[in-house]
Amino acid sequence: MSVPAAPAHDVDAVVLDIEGTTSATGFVVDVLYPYSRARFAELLTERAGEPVVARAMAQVRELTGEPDADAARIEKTLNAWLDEDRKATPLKSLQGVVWSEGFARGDLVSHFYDDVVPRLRAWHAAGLRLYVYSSGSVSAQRAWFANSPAGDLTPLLSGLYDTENAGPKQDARSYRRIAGSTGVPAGRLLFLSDRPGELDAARAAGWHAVGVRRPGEPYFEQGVGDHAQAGTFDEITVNNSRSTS
Ligand SMILES: CSCCC(=O)C(=O)COP(=O)(O)O
Ligand SMILES: [Mg+2]
Repeated sequence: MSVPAAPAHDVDAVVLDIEGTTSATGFVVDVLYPYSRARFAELLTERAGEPVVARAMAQVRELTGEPDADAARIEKTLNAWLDEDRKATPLKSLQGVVWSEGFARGDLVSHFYDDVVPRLRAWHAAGLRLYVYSSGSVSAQRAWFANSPAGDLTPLLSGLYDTENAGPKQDARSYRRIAGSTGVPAGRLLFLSDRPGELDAARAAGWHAVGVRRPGEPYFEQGVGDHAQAGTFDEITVNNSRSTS
């Protein structure tokens, strides 16, 4: 299917997906996933009393319909979800605990495609607000942006959204919730993502949407349906006619 090139977008804010959009899925799957897999057993046994861990364990039991699942059973479920890259909220919450500690310890440094950081800085300097909306938990997102090879990028960000505070990424209601939370009208928000289902949901909520198609990413061959598309952030033209900066 032929898809249109990305037109110029007159918006107040850009909302970023991470995996497949700002950053390589291969890095997440090859570096971050093994890091969390190796630490789940200890987290679920030694720290089950911590509120975030207890809540995630309860969510796993509910999602699987296994009210009596013990730590070993929950670990098995988490690892199966990892194998299929399932974006389950409790998996993402627990990964957020493990990864944010790994970043703080210096074990991990995040990954961004070369075009991303210069473009984020340029958009921010031009008066655009930048937000993240990822399946990765808010604490994982914060650690990801704080520990980039280019240094701490969190000062560029105005807010972080995940499936816990906004809802599922393929549901238009989540995008309406984010618009309400940011105070930016839907028609002044641009969402960048690699997944057509997410772009569909953003568009259904009245947002601008551009599919980011990077060679080697899982959705590269499938494409982004009839959405405008870009191979890098340099191909995305954003201007903010309302900016005073
Ligand atoms: C720092 S978040 C790590 C990536 C991750 O776990 C994830 O699920 C990202 O999914 P996305 O919605 O950004 O495609
Ligand atoms: Mg993605």
